[in-house]
Amino acid sequence: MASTTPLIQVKNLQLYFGAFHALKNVSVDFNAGELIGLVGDNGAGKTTLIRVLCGIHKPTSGEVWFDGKRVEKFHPKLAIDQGMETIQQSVGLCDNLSIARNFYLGREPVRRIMGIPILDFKKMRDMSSKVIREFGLRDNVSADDEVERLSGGERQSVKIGRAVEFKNRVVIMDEPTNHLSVREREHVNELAVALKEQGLLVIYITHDIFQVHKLADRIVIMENGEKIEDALTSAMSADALEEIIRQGGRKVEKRGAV
Ligand SMILES: Nc1ncnc2c1ncn2[C@@H]1O[C@H](COP(=O)(O)OP(=O)(O)OP(=O)(O)O)[C@@H](O)[C@H]1O
Repeated sequence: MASTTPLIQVKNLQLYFGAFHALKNVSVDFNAGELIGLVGDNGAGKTTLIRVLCGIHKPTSGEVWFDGKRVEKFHPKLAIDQGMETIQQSVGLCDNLSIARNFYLGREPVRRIMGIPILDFKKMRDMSSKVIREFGLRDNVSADDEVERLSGGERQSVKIGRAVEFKNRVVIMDEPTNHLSVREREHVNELAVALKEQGLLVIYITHDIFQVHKLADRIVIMENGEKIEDALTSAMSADALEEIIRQGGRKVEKRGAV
């Protein structure tokens, strides 16, 4: 169930890349415990909006509020510290490191022997073994295996498990099921729903309006740098939403509940 104060509030966001107007007065609320489908055609501005939230781009004007506080500085490290994790198909894991090392990438636990700090491999292995089982990795995969040998769906599971274990509050899934088999896609989508049920905000970027309509509580459509629709999935069919994207926000008559 979504809480009343939005976890993230975006207010009148404008972003220019030089003379190019990439985000045009975008305002949108994102609530904890909600799964939001962020959709729109190629170049609509979805990734740019997310990059502002992740501290990669500083907006030209407008405001972002996180958990009731205005974000003053845009920096990826600050966004990560606030509990923001981005899950993309192709990035986020180092192929030549073990699952355990990937799990703790940048947050490696340290223990001291005679005052000398050393990486706590046992802790990394034990914790990541537990999590990868919970997140459905095959029994013959061990936390010591290199990520290279994992399937696309298993890689996504490691990233999602990491987000949960480190108590992330926001998980941004950017085309998380691209190139996955039907089964793996279902598994990743089930995990996305499980994350929102645990109270996380899940922002799910995709081109597959029909897939995300089944999962999401709300769909936000972007077009040419603008937000052109923000609708509860219970209030609008996937067909109607697809029509809005097809027509680029021009008035669509074919609305209605699913
Ligand atoms: N760093 C940048 N410099 C200049 N233009 C950029 C930059 N990043 C994005 N753009 C432009 O901003 C527009 C929006 O791009 P964005 O990546 O946000 O679209 P998108 O909705 O995520 O598209 P896709 O679904 O294809 O990934 C595009 O026209 C893109 O070329």
